[in-house]
Amino acid sequence: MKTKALKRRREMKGTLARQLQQVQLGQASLVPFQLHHQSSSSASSSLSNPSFFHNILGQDAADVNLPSLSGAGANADADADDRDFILSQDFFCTPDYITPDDQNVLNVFDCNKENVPCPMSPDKLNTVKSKRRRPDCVLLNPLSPSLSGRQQVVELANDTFDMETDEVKLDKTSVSGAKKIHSYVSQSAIALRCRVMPPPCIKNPYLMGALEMDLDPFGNQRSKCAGFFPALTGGDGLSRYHTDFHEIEQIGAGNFSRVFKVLRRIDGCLYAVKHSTRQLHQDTERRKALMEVQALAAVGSHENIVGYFSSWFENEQLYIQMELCDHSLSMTKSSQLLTEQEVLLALHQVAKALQFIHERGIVHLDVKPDNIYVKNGVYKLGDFGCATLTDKSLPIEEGDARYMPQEILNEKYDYLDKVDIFSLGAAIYELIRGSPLPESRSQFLNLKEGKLPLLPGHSLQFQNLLKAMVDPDPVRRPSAKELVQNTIFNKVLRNAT
Ligand SMILES: Nc1ncnc2c1ncn2[C@@H]1O[C@H](COP(=O)(O)OP(=O)(O)OP(=O)(O)O)[C@@H](O)[C@H]1O
Ligand SMILES: [Mg+2]
Repeated sequence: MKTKALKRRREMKGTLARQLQQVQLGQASLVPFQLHHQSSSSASSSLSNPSFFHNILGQDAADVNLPSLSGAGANADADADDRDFILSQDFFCTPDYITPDDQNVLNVFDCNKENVPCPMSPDKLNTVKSKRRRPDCVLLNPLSPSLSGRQQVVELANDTFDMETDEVKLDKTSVSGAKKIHSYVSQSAIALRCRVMPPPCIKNPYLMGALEMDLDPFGNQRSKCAGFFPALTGGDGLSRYHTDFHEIEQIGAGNFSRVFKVLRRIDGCLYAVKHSTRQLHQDTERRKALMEVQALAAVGSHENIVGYFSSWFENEQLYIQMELCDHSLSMTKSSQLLTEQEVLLALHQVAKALQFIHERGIVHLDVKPDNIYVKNGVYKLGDFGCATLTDKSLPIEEGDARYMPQEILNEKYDYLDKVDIFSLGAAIYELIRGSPLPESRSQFLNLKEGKLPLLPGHSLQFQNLLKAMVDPDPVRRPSAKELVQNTIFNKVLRNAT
């Protein structure tokens, strides 16, 4: 009798361990359902007992981060099913986001399909779909430097996972009170998300003095569910943006996007989050928008390039979480004139950023003061929305025409890296003048022809360098590497150290 019980206990322990392993590998949380399916009274009573996992695993619940159930003990019978489900989600910490973290290998378009309402089917009313990543159509990052030769978007077809077969059928009783399920993000999952509180909004104590604002650490929990924003998400009510971030203020706006200063709840650090203003309904629009994050991710980390953290689709808008900078150079333009030394520092640092990306076969194609940010006196190149590959294997869409050389406007794409040099020259010329580039057509054309009016009070060496950068012949323009090595920066670099 004793041996039998021991054997049974070992079997259950083994089963659970396997199930735990599966779930941790990213599969759906089946544990409570499957356990529940063992309709024996012993199983269900075990489930309502907090020591069940403890016993079966033969280790302390705390060791595996089991959430405490002590508070739930009082009405254990009443909501045992519900709580068991929540237990599994809490336990495995599986946030019900629409977009997973690994942006490089997962097809974000298909992930978005999880938002698509499910056709109603009478025999599915009592089912809960387990959410799994759908690795059909894996999109390789075409801008990744690790891809050699002609870069291509490779789509790996096709379905190794079938959402339909992923269903876990539940007894009617186990979903008592549950509403009809209309989407892949089940109602119970939303309810669950509401119960699993977002992390508090706290200051990061390791960032001394970095965050001056006053925060009410639990302010966002008053709503009981900071991530539940039906009006904002328009779909299932799950907002990764609002769950993970506390929006502080808008800090910028471009032609297609708005940028916000945000506090990430979990780490208490400030970031910039940029999101498209329009909903991207078409697959082609989304692919195009994705180029920006793919470029940022492929470029990697560099002191003079705005840091990239993560990105996701939400409500058919692309969100990009970036390093927060103080401001862009366009904002300082009207307020204060930059000195030649400051402009040279900016030129040197952006040239270093360009050297870095050009060496990786990537070109920016939208270098201008608006897209050069400053953080603690360090200049950083941002807005990779037009970035493409030097080898012309990706679509080419140039940025702001005012900063573009004539050859790209004539669709000559042989020296794309030199387009960035021209744009940087034009941007620096604008900064040193302290006023926007000439709007009139003749002056506009003068710049494209490399004719720069004299800049009184500035060194000849500096003016010659600018002239070379905006040379109408791309071959005669210096490369980013040559720029970086120019002796003109010696003095400014000495002063900087
Ligand atoms: N990481 C950041 N930190 C601080 N400010 C930022 C950041 N990213 C963007 N901004 C601000 O937001 C503005 C718009 O951002 P961005 O240029 O990326 O948007 P866009 O829609 O691509 O613009 P564009 O009109 O150039 O196409 C920037 O000019 C800058 O002022
Ligand atoms: Mg921009």
